[in-house]
Amino acid sequence: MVDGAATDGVAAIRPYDHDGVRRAVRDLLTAVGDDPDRDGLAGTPDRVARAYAEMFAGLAVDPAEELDAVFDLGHGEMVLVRDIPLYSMCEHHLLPFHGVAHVGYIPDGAGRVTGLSKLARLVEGYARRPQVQERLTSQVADALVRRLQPVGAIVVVEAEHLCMSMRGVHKPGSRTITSAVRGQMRNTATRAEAMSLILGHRG
Ligand SMILES: Nc1nc2c(ncn2[C@@H]2O[C@H](COP(=O)(O)OP(=O)(O)OP(=O)(O)O)[C@@H](O)[C@H]2O)c(=O)[nH]1
Ligand SMILES: [Zn+2]
Repeated sequence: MVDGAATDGVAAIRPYDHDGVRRAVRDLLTAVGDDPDRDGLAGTPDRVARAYAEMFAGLAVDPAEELDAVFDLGHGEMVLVRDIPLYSMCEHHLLPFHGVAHVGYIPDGAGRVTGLSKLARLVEGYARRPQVQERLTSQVADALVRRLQPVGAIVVVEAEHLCMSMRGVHKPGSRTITSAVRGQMRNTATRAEAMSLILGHRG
């Protein structure tokens, strides 16, 4: 199977198991050498299980369904939402990566657009899974293409990976930038316009 089976639709292969996560966290605390029964850790397994339910909620949904809210505005020009805050979990270390996503598209010939908030919900849905940044970026772009059949789409993600900051290579502040560009957004002038909108606010 190709790496990243969680490409389309619902990615979970079984329902979220709160008790299973709780037990695993208790075992983890024991394995790292702490005492899961000491006062400070007594509620931790349950707390982490609740936190993970939220952080991995994107496994149980098809994020692309967010785009079903479509309006016939007859708007054939670029729509771009910039600086969508993003929190995800690197699937290699189960540590967060966080930053912003910029999502833009040029509607189809009929000018059908989706709700602006749905672009942010789309990012959130794919972010709430064990992820790598490249897959997250292309999943958002491909969902736009599948659901809206836009003339073009662009997704740019900028993120800091805590696995590169707090451990390992120890490079806090380094940011990884990934892009996925589809359809006519690949045209030099159109892509340049999108990038200037994305970068334009920076001094
Ligand atoms: N391409 C890509 N790599 C990632 C992402 N998140 C983490 N990584 C990288 O995944 C790699 C895993 O490398 P390994 O050598 O298997 O693991 P490691 O020994 O913990 O690597 P170091 O982080 O270099 O200490 C590291 O280079 C990480 O920087 C991501 O979203 N995309
Ligand atoms: Zn990592």
